[in-house]
Amino acid sequence: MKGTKLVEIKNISKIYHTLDGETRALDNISFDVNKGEIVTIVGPSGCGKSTILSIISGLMKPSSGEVFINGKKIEKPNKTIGYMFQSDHLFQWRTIMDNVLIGLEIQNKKNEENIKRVTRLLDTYGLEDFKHHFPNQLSGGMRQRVALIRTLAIEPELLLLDEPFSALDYQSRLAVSNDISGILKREQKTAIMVTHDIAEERWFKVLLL
Ligand SMILES: Nc1ncnc2c1ncn2[C@@H]1O[C@H](COP(=O)(O)OP(=O)(O)OP(=O)(O)O)[C@@H](O)[C@H]1O
Repeated sequence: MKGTKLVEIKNISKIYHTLDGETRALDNISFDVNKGEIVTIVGPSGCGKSTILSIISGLMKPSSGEVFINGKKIEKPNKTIGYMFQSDHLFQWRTIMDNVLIGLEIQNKKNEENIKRVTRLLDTYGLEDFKHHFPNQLSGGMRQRVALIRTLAIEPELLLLDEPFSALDYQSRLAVSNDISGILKREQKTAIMVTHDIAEERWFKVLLL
């Protein structure tokens, strides 16, 4: 339900220790994300955007602070979180349909009902004629849409998007960012997206690090 808190980021700090010394990547960051909200984290290169996503996803531990999703503390990767990266990471030897089904296959949930749901997503978002094509037969923007549908296929409660448009040229980036925000809103998904491109920010609530 909209207005209900889904994610709570509480006083997160992260210090990386290397042979050259230490880097304070995040310093006491706190924010909440409500269900159905799409939040963008905007900031220059090196300000800690990827670090905060890795911590929210449970892939990395913070030096201090806590992340809660639905009131539950996140300490390791979790099936309720879907991750979409800069590059689409589609498997070139699998068709579009087989690519979007991969998460369900891994989770042993490739059943008739889920296949129907994924087919509906492909049909609704302009990929109905491309289900049996291979990724290299699609444009960069279409491939990003496929990558998003593959992430949605596992029905995550929260989507984390790490600069999902950065591999695209400027024109496609505007079109695809419009596209993706439309899909997320229509499917009533909650998402946190990081970007260094201020142009993408017009679609989302912005949080500057
Ligand atoms: N594994 C690591 N070991 C040491 N320092 C790191 C490590 N990962 C990131 N850092 C440092 O932490 C800071 C934040 O990095 P991070 O990748 O989170 O930033 P970012 O905002 O995502 O950058 P970009 O937009 O360039 O991807 C940077 O100064 C970076 O050099």
